[in-house]
Amino acid sequence: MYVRRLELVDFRSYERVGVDLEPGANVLVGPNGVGKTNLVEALGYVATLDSHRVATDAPLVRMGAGSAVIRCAVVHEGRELLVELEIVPGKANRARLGRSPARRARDVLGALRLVLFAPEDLELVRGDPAERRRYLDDLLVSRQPRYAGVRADYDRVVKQRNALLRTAYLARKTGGSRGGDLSTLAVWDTHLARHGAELLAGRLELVAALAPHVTKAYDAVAAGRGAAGIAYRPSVELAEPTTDRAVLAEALTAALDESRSAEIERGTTLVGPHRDDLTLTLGPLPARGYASHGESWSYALALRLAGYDLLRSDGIEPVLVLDDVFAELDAGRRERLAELVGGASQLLVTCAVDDDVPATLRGTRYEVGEGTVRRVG
Ligand SMILES: Nc1ncnc2c1ncn2[C@@H]1O[C@H](COP(=O)(O)OP(=O)(O)OP(=O)(O)O)[C@@H](O)[C@H]1O
Repeated sequence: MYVRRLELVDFRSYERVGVDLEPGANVLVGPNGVGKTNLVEALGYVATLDSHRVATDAPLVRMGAGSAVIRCAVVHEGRELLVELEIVPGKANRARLGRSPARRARDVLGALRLVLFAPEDLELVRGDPAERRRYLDDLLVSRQPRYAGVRADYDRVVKQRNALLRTAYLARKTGGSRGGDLSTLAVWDTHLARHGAELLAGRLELVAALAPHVTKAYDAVAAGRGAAGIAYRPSVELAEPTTDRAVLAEALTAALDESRSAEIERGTTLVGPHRDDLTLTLGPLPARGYASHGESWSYALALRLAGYDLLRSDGIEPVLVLDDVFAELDAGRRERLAELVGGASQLLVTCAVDDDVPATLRGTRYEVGEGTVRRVG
């Protein structure tokens, strides 16, 4: 798979820009702050409907504009598909796939499979569980796009259930007669157990498949210095490891029953996949709180490369993006990384200085200036 063309209108710093890309290595070069990351962020958005840098859409729209458009032509198995997204902050995104409007923006997920590594990924190791859940869910959807629907259903249930618990909590706090009406809570418990079990099973299956790739990728990036391991840590207790949806739904139901009074007390849903985490270890120690800066950085890179490897082992050839990566690495690590990613069907590299990128990866070269992209190689 590769992106043949990318066009942006009012996205970040770009009023209007278009760039033709090539299969193989593409290097985007330019001084700090000219808009290199903005270009790859747009592609990341098409792949995940999320930015790797900000949690809301408003900063993605050029200052002063009302909406942004990302358009890209993706070539997969010899066929080209046009994907278009219009981002209107505060409203649902509008999307087109080929010539037709998509029913929902999430219908474009799967059209572009992309793995993006950026300096912000250090948060995968050092940040909150939400970062690691997002990492897992993005990869899950990239492997099996139907999980976008599962995730949306689950999120909706948690939101509704939280609203109910919150109303009851506030009613009780302000001296309401019986602490709010929780008569429909049981219905939401059933929905939560069903959708939660599906999401939980998907993540557990994903982590089982991903774990050996993480160990291998860390070993390659860090040249054999320490063994990286990952494990999924659910917020519900499981008697034994399973991905059986019915068993997981039962475990969720039991956990909801058990935490009922605590949930009413606190006015929020305390169990379910939205409270889970991914444990990362380096040798016998947890990576979070123990790994050095260099180790954390290598770990984050290994997590992305493992996802890339896993997709390839599934027969999917994703686009690989390395944003501002090579400047962080010494010569030996640069060469090792170049060897690992050299075979990508399409690789997009951003850098401020050409010399940071190993010679083997200097394919097509683009100079990025303020609001412009010029192909020079
Ligand atoms: N919504 C927006 N409207 C206008 N300009 C924006 C918007 N969002 C970001 N910018 C501008 O885009 C620029 C940052 O672009 P980007 O992060 O792509 O830089 P870069 O070339 O990757 O830089 P570096 O090499 O430092 O990582 C900044 O100058 C910022 O002010």
